[in-house]
Amino acid sequence: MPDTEPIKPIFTKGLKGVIANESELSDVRGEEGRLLYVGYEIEDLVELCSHEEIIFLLLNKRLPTVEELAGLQQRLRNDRDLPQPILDFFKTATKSARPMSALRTAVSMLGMYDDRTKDPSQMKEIGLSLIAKIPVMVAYYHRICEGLDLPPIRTDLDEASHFLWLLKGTEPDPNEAEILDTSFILHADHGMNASTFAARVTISTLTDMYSAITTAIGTLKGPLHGGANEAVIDMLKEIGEEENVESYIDGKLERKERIMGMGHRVYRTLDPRAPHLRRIAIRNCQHIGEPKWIRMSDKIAKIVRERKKLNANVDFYSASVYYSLGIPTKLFTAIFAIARSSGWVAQLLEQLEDNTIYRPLTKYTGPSEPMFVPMIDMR
Ligand SMILES: CC(=O)SCCNC(=O)CCNC(=O)[C@H](O)C(C)(C)COP(=O)(O)OP(=O)(O)OC[C@H]1O[C@@H](n2cnc3c(N)ncnc32)[C@H](O)[C@@H]1OP(=O)(O)O
Ligand SMILES: O=C([O-])CC(=O)C(=O)O
Repeated sequence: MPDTEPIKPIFTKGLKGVIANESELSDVRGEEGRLLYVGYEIEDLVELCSHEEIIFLLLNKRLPTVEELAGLQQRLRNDRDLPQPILDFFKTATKSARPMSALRTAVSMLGMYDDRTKDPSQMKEIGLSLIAKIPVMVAYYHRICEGLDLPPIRTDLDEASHFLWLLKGTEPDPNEAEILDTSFILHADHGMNASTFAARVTISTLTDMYSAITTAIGTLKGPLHGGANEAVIDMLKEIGEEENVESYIDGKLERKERIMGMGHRVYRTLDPRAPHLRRIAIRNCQHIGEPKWIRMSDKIAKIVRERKKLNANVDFYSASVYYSLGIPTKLFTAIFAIARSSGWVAQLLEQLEDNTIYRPLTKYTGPSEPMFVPMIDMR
C-alpha cells in the first residue's frame, strides 16, 4: 500500500542531523567520541581481532568461530586473481591517472566480466570477490605505473601481508603487516559517511554490487572525505619544518582554507580512531628515523584545536602511518578504499535486507513562473 499521508518535509544543508536509515553495523557516537562495530568497542577489536575477523563480523553481524574464520580466509585468498582485461586496462591506461581513478574504473569494468550480476542471490559472493580483488588492483596498477614486475598472487598470506607483498615485491615485514592490519580495522566501517551513503543510494535502485562500489570509490576519493589523507602528507611536506607550522596554519585559517585531516561531521570530540593511528605513527616514524612528522602533526592539531575547536579525524594520523610504511602518497586513499570495502559490502547487503529507494526532495529556489518568450521573438 502506498503512503497516502502527506509528508512534512524537513531541510538541512548536507543532510546535517538527518537519520537516513537504520543499521546494526557501526555505531558512531559523535558526542562521546566512541565507535563500535556490531556493538563491540573499536578499542577491543583493534587489540584482539584481525582484519579478516572484522570482515566476517561486518558481513555476518557476529564474530566467527575458528572454522568460519579459516573458511573466510581461504575464500578470499582463492579469489585474488584479476581477469586479463583488467590487467590489459592497467597496462594501457594513462599512467598519470590517480590510483583511485584507476580503481574506480577497474571495479566498474570488472562488473562487465561477471555473469553473477544477473543473479541477485550472488550479491554477497560478488562482495567477497571485490574485497579480495581490490587490494590486488591497487598494488598491480601502482607497479605497472612504476614499470615494475607483478609479483605472483599467493595464497599463503593474510590480506595485509599479501597487499604488502604485491606492493613491494619483497617478503612482507610482520611489523608492517600488523600496522596495516590495524589500520584496515580502524577504517572498515563508519555509519553514513558520504561514500557509504552514496553506495546505499545506488544499490537502493536494485542495481548491481559493482555499480554501488564504483559509486563508493568515486565518492571516497574527494578531499573532504578519504582523499584528505593524501592532502595531509602534502601539507606536512609543504610546511617542511616544525617552526613553520604556526604561520602556515594561521595563514590558511586567515584565508578561510580548510586544514585537511581536521574536523568531522559527527564527532564533537576526538575521533576515537585518531589516537590509535597517532600511537602507531609515533612508533613507526621514530623507527624510520623521521619523528619530525609527528611533532609537526601534533603541533598542527594543537593549533587547530585552539583556534577552531576542531579535532584530528582518521585521515590526519593515517597519513603519517602510511608514509612511515614507505607507501607512496598517491596510494593513501586507495588503501582507505581497501579497508572500507568490507564496510561498503556489509552496508549494501544490509540496505537490500529491507530496501526502500532513496529519494529525498529539493527545495526549489529557481525563478517562479517566468513569462515564456519564444526564441523567434527575440531576434
Ligand atoms: C574519513 C573522512 O571522511 S574524515 C573527514 C576528512 N576530511 C577532511 O579532513 C577535510 C577537512 N575537514 C572538513 O572539510 C570538515 O571538517 C568536514 C567536511 C570533514 C566536516 O564538515 P562539517 O562538520 O559538515 O562542517 P562544515 O563543512 O559545514 O564546516 C563548518 C565550519 O567549520 C569550518 N571547518 C570545518 N572543518 C575545517 C577544517 N578542517 N579547517 C578549517 N575550517 C574548517 C568550515 O570552514 C565552516 O566554517 P564557517 O562556518 O565559518 O563557514
Ligand atoms: O563518517 C564520516 O563522515 C567520515 C569518516 O570518518 C569515515 O568515513 O570514516
